[in-house]
Amino acid sequence: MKPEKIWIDVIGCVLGALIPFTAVAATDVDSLLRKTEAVRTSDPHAFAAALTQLDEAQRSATRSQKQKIKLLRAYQRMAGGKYDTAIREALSVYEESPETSLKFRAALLVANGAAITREFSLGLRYLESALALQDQVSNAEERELGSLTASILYNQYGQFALGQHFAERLLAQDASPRSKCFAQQLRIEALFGLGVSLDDETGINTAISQCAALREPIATNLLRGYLARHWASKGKISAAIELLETNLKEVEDTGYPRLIGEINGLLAEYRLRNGDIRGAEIHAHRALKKGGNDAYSLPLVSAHKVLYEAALRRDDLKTALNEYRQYAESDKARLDEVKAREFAFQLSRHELQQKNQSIELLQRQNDVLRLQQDLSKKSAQNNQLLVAMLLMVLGVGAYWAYKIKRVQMMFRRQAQVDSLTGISNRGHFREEAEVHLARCKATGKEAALVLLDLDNFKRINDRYGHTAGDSALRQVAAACHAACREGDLFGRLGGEEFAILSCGADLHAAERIAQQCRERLAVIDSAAIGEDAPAITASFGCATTRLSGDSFESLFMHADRAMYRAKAEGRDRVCTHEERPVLVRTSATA
Ligand SMILES: Nc1nc2c(ncn2[C@@H]2O[C@H](COP(=O)(O)OP(=O)(O)OP(=O)(O)O)[C@@H](O)[C@H]2O)c(=O)[nH]1
Repeated sequence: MKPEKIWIDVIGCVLGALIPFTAVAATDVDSLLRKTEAVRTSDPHAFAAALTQLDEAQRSATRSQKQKIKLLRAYQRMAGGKYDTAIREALSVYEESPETSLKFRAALLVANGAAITREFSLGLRYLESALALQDQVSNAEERELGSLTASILYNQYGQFALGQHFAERLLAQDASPRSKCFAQQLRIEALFGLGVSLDDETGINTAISQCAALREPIATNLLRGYLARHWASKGKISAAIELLETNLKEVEDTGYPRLIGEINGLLAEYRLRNGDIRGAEIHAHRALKKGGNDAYSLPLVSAHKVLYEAALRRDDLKTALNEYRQYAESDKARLDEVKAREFAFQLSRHELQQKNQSIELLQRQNDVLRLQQDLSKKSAQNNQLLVAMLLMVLGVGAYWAYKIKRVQMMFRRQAQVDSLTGISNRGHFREEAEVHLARCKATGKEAALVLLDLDNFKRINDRYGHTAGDSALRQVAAACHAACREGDLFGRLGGEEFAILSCGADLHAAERIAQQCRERLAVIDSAAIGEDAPAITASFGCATTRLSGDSFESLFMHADRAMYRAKAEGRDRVCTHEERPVLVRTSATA
């Protein structure tokens, strides 16, 4: 049996008792899985029988359960020495299973199997794959298994610093006593590998006691071997021999070749140093016979060395030469293996470094992509902001343009309208009148201008005040506006003087408009102005383009003259621009 395989069984013992498979839907298959797992390391026959039962139940198994069965089958193949098949099946579970726990165990199995088949690079790669999953594994015992396996394999690969690290990591945790016992042994092994001498024996003695109490003879006696080495290094050869001899039966009973080889190898070496050539040869032969057939192992190499030196001391040169040849061959083979393991380790480190660099590169690329995304998001936001700002500026601009227009219109209206009466003022009336006259001329229509001036308005102001005068002016404007025809222009020329321009009106029509105004003024309630206020009257003057021509000036001049004539003739009457004055009824005659 290969030494590494024994360690797989040791780990299996720890794990087998501790890790039931997680229960899932198909209860029968689950209970069978648990049963199989429970006997996996303790009872190979029961394990094989349970696996056969599981094979029959495969049809009703879920995908996850099938993967678990496959992993158990891989364990069986590994225990049966079919390492290549076991590795293949464990690899397929690792690749296919989505469950972290299963992947983790499968990777550890590959790492163990590959160490046995001396596929060191493969072993280290899957050990590192398993360790990468370790923190995600929820089951504490499974995580312990990861640290134990890492410590065992790194020690085997000659990477004692890593072996020590994983052993101490497990010791620092709240691990099971059995795991701690193995971890103690692995830590001491790593320290010896690193050439660290034990200053204090308390630690190793405690570890021996703890492992012995747990009935773990392999770990206990491996530790005793290191204690013996320590004593021997201090010159206490006899004590070392006594320690090893006392427990030799227990060592032999384990049947574990590595342990038997190591302890007998040490006894052979120490007995030779004590001059017991016969005893040294017995233990050296025992180491070679029972220490396994692994030509690369150190105990076997040192056994050949002891036999060579013993033969030399006995002057048996023939045997010495033969033993020396075997010693040299096995030592070379061991050194080649040490180099191969070191090379595999360096290779796996290199691969890991490359993998990490690729991951880092990918992360950087992701960071760059994320930054680019952020940037384009920000630039989109900026664009939106810009559009919003532009819209706002346009909105504000439009608002201000509207406001300015409104103000302009207000000013324009204020410039055109008489503020007291709300009708056109003199300037605007004049402008509009020009336009109307041009239009009338263009269409061949006659136009008439009616001027009216309130009579004795000064008296109203003087007697009833300016406010009463204003009110009277507003009433006059409203009354005359009502007398206008549609399309007529009406304006206040200033003071108490008003004008109406009517397109399409001849002199008779103008007179009618004036009369209409006069009648409307007559019905204004003068009592509202003040007590005993006189009726409001006005004097009217009319002129038309037929007699006065198309210019506003001549039309105005003639209407004004007619209006003054009305004043002169007694007021409250209408006069036209013709020699014939129009007689109307005055308020006096009414
Ligand atoms: N309340 C008020 N009075 C005004 C306004 N504009 C002019 N007046 C007054 O109108 C009066 C015009 O008087 P006059 O020009 O002497 O004419 P009159 O008194 O109407 O006499 P005749 O035109 O000859 O009939 C003055 O007293 C002015 O102060 C105004 O906007 N409001």
